[in-house]
Amino acid sequence: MAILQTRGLDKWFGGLHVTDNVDFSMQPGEVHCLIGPNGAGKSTFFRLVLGEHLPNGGAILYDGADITRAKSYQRIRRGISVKFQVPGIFKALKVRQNLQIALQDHLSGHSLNEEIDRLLEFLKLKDAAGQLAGSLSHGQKQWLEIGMAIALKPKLLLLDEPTAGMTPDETHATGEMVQALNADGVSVLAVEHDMAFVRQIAQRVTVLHFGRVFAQGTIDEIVADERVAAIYLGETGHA
Ligand SMILES: Nc1ncnc2c1ncn2[C@@H]1O[C@H](COP(=O)(O)OP(=O)(O)OP(=O)(O)O)[C@@H](O)[C@H]1O
Repeated sequence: MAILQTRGLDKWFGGLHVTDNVDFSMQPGEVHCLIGPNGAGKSTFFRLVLGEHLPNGGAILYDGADITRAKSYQRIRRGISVKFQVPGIFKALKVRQNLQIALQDHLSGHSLNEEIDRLLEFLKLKDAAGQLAGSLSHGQKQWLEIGMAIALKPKLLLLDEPTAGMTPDETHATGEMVQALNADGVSVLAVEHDMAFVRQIAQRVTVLHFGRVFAQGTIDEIVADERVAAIYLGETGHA
């Protein structure tokens, strides 16, 4: 059974068909990347999965349940988590306190501190634990945000351009984090432009173009597809 599936998903903004009859499927334990030129409808697809937009037609199935009309908080409760591009961390609080906030409804005392330590180590933020989150580098802020998103141990983690603005080293380290999460059983769906990163993490890739599924396959199949290369022609900084 798919961890996430959409059937004939449709979304219109006025006269614009932004999600056009999208059939999408990913298996549990899969890392799947969503790519496509600017305006292809990637963010909208994410927001439909999260329940921030409601579709005009079609269905969204998550882990065997129809969540097409479920509220966002219900989806989160079922194990979907997201890291958006703009970090939603508490800048005026210390790194450790940020993680504490993400965890404290579920853990307390010794186990809370132990889990914070484990996450700090995982996120390469151990030495920055006492720093204000606002003083972290861009890459570190993204990692802290990933920490907030994985604190509640999601089954499906959505990442919106997780490496945007990162150095190559930070990007690679982020890829290793995604691989480690995946080895722990987390399914990951990432919108990403950096093809080296896609190659590092993705088992399967879906290309969106004008709101439609344009191609699907392994990264090697996608890179070898001349039709995919053609839709990126004229764009800079992509693919
Ligand atoms: N809330 C909205 N109202 C109206 N139009 C929207 C809305 N959100 C997105 N759009 C339009 O829908 C189309 C798809 O946008 P979307 O942000 O999903 O694309 P994207 O593939 O994520 O692009 P990018 O790579 O630039 O982030 C664009 O033409 C965009 O202008």
